Amino acid sequence: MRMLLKYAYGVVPGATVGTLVLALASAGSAAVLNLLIGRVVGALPGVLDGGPVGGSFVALFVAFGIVFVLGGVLPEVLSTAQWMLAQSAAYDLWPRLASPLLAPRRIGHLDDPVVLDEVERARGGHGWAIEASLGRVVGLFSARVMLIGQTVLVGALFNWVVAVVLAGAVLVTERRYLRKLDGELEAYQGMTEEQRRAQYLFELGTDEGAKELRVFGLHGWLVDRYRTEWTAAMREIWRARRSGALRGMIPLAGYLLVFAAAILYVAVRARRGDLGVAQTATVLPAMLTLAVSVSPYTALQVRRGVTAYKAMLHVPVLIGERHPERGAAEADLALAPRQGIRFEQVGFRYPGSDRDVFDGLDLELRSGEALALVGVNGAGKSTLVKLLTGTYQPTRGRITVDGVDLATLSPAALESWQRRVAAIVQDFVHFPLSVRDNIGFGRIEQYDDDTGLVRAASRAGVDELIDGLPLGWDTVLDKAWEGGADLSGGEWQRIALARALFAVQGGAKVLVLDEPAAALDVRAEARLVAEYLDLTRGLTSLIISHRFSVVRDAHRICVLDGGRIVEAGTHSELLAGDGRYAQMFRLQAERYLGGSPDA
Ligand SMILES: Nc1ncnc2c1ncn2[C@@H]1O[C@H](COP(=O)(O)OP(=O)(O)OP(=O)(O)O)[C@@H](O)[C@H]1O
Repeated sequence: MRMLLKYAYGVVPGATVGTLVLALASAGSAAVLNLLIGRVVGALPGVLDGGPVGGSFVALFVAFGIVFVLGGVLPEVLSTAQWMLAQSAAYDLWPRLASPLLAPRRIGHLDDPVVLDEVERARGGHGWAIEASLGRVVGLFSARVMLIGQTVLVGALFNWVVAVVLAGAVLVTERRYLRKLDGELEAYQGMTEEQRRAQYLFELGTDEGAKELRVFGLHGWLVDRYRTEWTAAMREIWRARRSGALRGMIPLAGYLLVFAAAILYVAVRARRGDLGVAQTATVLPAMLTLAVSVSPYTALQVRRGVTAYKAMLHVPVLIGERHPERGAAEADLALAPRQGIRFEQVGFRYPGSDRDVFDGLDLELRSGEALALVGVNGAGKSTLVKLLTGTYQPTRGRITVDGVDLATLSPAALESWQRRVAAIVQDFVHFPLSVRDNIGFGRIEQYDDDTGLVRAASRAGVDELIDGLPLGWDTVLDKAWEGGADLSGGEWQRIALARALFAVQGGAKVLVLDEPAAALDVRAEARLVAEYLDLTRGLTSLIISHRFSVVRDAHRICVLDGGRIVEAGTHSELLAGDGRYAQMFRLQAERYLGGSPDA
C-alpha cells in the first residue's frame, strides 16, 4: 500500500494528500457517528421521562445531524476523488512503461518473450492494473482507518479482547476471500487458449475480417464458433466459482458466528447492568460497522497494482540486462557514408529462431551508388535492411559505415546514423493520422516546413491526391475519423515514398526502398522507374523489388541466395552471365511476352 501511495504522491502530490485527507475524514466520521448515536440514545430516556431538554442535548443532536450528513456525503466525494487521483496519475504511466521500450536504438528486446511478459505483467493482464489500484489504495487506507476507529470504540467502551478478536476475524476473512478471488480472477484473466480464440473471433467479425466473412457467407459459422469457444473457455471458471462458493460458506459461517457471539455477549452484559444505554448503543453499531468493513476486492486490486508496479520498475532493468547497449564509440557519422557501407562476413539469426538468415554475407554499398537487391521470398532482403539501419545486430561478422563498426557505436552515434537513413520498409506503417503527420514524420524537426512537405509530396506524385482530400493536408488517413479518408494500397505506398523523400530533403543520405512498387499500378510503376535514378541522385541507395523493371536501371544489382550474395553486376552483365538473375528475369519476362524474353 505504501509503495503505491508513494508513487501517487510523486506524480500528483496535491491530489494524493487531498484524497487521503478525505479518506481519513470519511472513515473518522463513521466512528464519530457511532459515538454520537450512543450519546443521543443514552440521553433519550432522560428526555422521554419529561426531564429538561438542555442545551447540551440539542448540541448533541445537531452534531449528530451534521456528522450523519457528512457520513453520507463524504464517501461519495471520496469515491470521485479516488477516481480523479487514478486518472491524473495515469498520464505518467504510459510514458513510464513505453520509454524503456522505445528508447533503445535497436529492437531485439521487442522480440524477447521474457521482456514482453514483464511488460504484460506491468500492464496487469487486461489494462492498467496500476491505474485502477491507485484509487483503490485510498479506499483500502480508508477501510483500515475505519477498522482501527471501530476497534478502538469497541475496545475502549466495552472489551479490548472482543475488539481485537473481531478485528482479527475481519482481517482473516478478508485474506481468505482475497485468495479465493485471486484464483478466480487469475483463471478469468489468464487468457486461456479458448478465451484468446473467442476474443479473436469476436474481433474478426467486427474488424479486419468484415469483408471476407460476408463474401464467404461465414456469419453463422462465426457466431456458432464464438459460442463454442467462449463456453469452453468459461466452463472451467464457472466450475471453480461454484466449488469456491461452496467452500467459501465455511469461513463465512465462522465469521458470522464470531460476530453473533460478540453481540450476544454485549446483550448479556447490558442485561446484567454492566453496560449503560449509551455504551451499548455505541458498541453495537461499531460492531456492525466492523462486520461490514471486509474489503477483499479492494485489497485484491491493490495487490495486483503492487505486482504490476514492481514489474513496471523491473522492465528497464530487464532490458538493460538482456539487451545491453554495449557500444561506446562516439564516431561522427553526420556526413556518412563518404566511402560506403560494408557487410563483412555477416551472419544473422533472429532471436528464438533455429535458422541462419545470413551466413558469411559480404556486400558493399558504395557511396553515391544506386544498388538493387533481388532474391526469392525469404532470402533475407528485408532483414538486410534491418541490419543496415542498425535496428538488429549481426550475430557474427560486422557492418561498417566509412570503416566504423555499427556494433561499436554509442546509442547517440547510432541514432545519428539512423537519421542518415530514409527508408520505406516493406511493412511500412499506415498511420491513422493526418497526411501532414504521415509525411512530416520523415523529418519531425522540419514538420512545419510547408514548402518542403509539398515538394516531397509532388516528387512522390501525391500532391494532386492530397489536394483532392476533404481536409487537404489535415485529412486523417482513416475513415473511422470525422472527415477522414481511406487510401488505396498504391496511394499509401506513394505517401510512404513522400515520407522517405521528406527525410532525404531533411538531410538523410541513404535511401532504402523495400518493395516500393508492390502496390503501384502500371503508370505509377513506370513513373517510379523513370524517376528512380533522378530520385536517388547524390544519395547512396538500396532498392529491393521482385519487379525487374524497377531494378534494371540500378548501377549494380546483387542477387541474394542462401544467406549470401551469389551474383553482382549491371543488368546487362548479369543477363550475359546467364546465372540466377538471368533465369529469374527470363521467367518474369516470358509471363509478359508469352515466351520471348526481352534482354
Ligand atoms: N522477426 C522475425 N523473427 C524470426 N524470423 C523472421 C523474422 N522476420 C523474418 N524472419 C525470417 O527470416 C527470413 C528472411 O525474411 P525476410 O523478410 O528478410 O525475407 P525477404 O527476402 O525480405 O522476403 P520477401 O521477398 O518475401 O519479402 C524468413 O525465413 C523469415 O521467415
